[in-house]
Amino acid sequence: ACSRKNTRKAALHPLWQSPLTIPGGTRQSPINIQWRDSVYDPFLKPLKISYDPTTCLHIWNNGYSFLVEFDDSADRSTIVGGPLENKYRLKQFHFHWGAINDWGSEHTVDSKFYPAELHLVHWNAVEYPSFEEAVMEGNGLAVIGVFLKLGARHEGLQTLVDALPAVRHKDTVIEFDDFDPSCLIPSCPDYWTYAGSLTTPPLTESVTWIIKKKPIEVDEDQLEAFRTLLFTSDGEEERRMVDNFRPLQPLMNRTVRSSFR
Ligand SMILES: NS(=O)(=O)c1c(F)c(F)c(-n2cc(CC3CCCCC3)nn2)c(F)c1F
Ligand SMILES: [Zn+2]
Repeated sequence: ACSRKNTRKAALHPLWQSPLTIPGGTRQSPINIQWRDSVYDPFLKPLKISYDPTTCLHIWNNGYSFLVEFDDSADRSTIVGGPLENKYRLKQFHFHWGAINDWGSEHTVDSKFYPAELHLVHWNAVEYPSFEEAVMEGNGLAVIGVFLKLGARHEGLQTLVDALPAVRHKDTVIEFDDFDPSCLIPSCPDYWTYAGSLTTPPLTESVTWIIKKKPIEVDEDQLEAFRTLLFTSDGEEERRMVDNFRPLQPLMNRTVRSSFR
């Protein structure tokens, strides 16, 4: 066997032009969730989700994904319970998806990719004064992950899809109001939870992940609509916004807990 020098260098990911691995990272995301290795925790509470649709502000293309941002100046759209010790405020939600339906999600279940994944990002406003500070703390963020699978058209998602042509280019934004993102969360209460990180820069290890076991169904046209977005600004050579998911990260010394048997 050839003896290759151990030239471990942080690979640069084309999407982020920053180190793909965090030096000394012990709780990076995303991960593969091996269903049979997850541990049922009877002390996990049901997750309580209370969103106020009037806190919805705008949709913008930030060059990584499209984000729907919320007014987080008060406890109006919050989650509490589940694995969380505090109440967390909704800041934004966004998606990750692939160029084709065979991949696109960030997390996998038993090494299976879904065509897309929704992330609802919340921050611990009980213990920290702002989102930016919470991003730097071990218990600062809570992200609900929901898998998208190919199936029936999702009426709630369609209002979002109809707005996408207006944010086709990076750094475009449109007003978007009266949207309740709980319509994108499956009613089945089952979830996995583990300690992880942001999957985009600054990749800080500040996220309590809550991954719903049940996916939502969306149809082909809705997934194709995501793929019409661009990473690039108006006037630049067009690059389609696809495959905006981070590679799987090592589980290291972590256990994934399940809220269900
Ligand atoms: N995939 S993920 O892990 O759910 C995920 C997240 F959890 C995030 F918080 C962000 N995030 C990044 C910033 C910039 C801030 C700019 C100021 C300093 C803090 C970061 N805003 N939100 C994000 F982009 C993302 F993809
Ligand atoms: Zn995300």
